[in-house]
Amino acid sequence: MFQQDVNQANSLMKAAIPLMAKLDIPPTPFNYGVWFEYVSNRTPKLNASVDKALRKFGGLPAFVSQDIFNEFILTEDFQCAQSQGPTLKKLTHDLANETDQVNDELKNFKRTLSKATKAINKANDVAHIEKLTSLLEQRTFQVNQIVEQFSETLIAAQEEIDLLKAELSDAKLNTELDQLTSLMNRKGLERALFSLAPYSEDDLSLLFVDIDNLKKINEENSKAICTSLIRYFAKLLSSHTPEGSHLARLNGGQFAILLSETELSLASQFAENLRKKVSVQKIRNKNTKTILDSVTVSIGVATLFGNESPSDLIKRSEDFLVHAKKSGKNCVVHRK
Ligand SMILES: Nc1nc2c(ncn2[C@@H]2O[C@H](COP(=O)(O)OP(=O)(O)OP(=O)(O)O)[C@@H](O)[C@H]2O)c(=O)[nH]1
Repeated sequence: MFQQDVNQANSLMKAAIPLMAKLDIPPTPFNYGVWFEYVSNRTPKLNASVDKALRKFGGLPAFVSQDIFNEFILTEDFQCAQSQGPTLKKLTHDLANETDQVNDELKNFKRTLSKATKAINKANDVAHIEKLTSLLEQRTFQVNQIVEQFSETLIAAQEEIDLLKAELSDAKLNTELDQLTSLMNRKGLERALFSLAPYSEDDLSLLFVDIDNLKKINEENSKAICTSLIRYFAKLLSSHTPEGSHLARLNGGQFAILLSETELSLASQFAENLRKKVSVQKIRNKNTKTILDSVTVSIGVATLFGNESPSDLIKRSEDFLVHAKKSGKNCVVHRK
């Protein structure tokens, strides 16, 4: 019965996880609960509430998820416990029961051991002692089997959890990759930025790097050449980006570099060096064997200061890039 519930729960979880990854739902306990229930389709009102939230917010904000969890799952779970529904709460409950049974067995065994010790002390013939020893052996064997069985259950559950975690992480990774360059995309960059921001001490810098005049390059060469150029830039920037930093392609010819432990002056210097290196590159059109007219980049640089939010940092870097474009391109801007 228990194993059957585990299997049903696992298949629901396997349906819920890719959906959560696709909709970019954070893997919080409330969200797991809500999406687990959602894919089971057994609580239409919950599904209607989730669909409504998705339409309204374009996602499932934490406070909505918690409300839905409280409203539908806690009560629903109680009903399910009465009937047939396999829910996570029930699984935890079953696992807890099995733990209690094992504990009871161990307590009984302890009592048996202490009784046997007393009996052995009082026993005055070998046959009696032999009988007690044989009984003890049998009990030890039984308890050993129970413990082994329980530990197998735990190992199986752990393996399944590891598998689900790996699936979730793969699914997340795929939604955070840029298909053209295999760099991170904007979502991946934001995740890195949001995870590093709390630890920064005015030394987390963000560069927005944009290839200049890509439209013209597209028009003067083939689209394929322009796409190759974007890929080439991904490699060029990768080779110049320090280890431990994050590089993403945001769209078209626009990239972002997130440098940790890099203060504004250092980040600006890095950006200026990068700009110079790009401007002296001789990039050849593979088809015509001609050198492309000077390919340059404009860069906006900003460093996370004080309590500034990651979103504000992105906005400042973007603004500085716009400023760099307006200032004639092929330059670095880190203040207005
Ligand atoms: N070939 C190709 N072109 C792309 C790709 N992504 C975006 N583009 C094109 O790149 C051009 C980007 O133009 P913009 O960013 O608007 O402007 P720009 O010409 O680069 O000018 P500035 O950014 O002001 O220097 C557009 O013509 C897009 O169609 C791609 O993957 N491949």
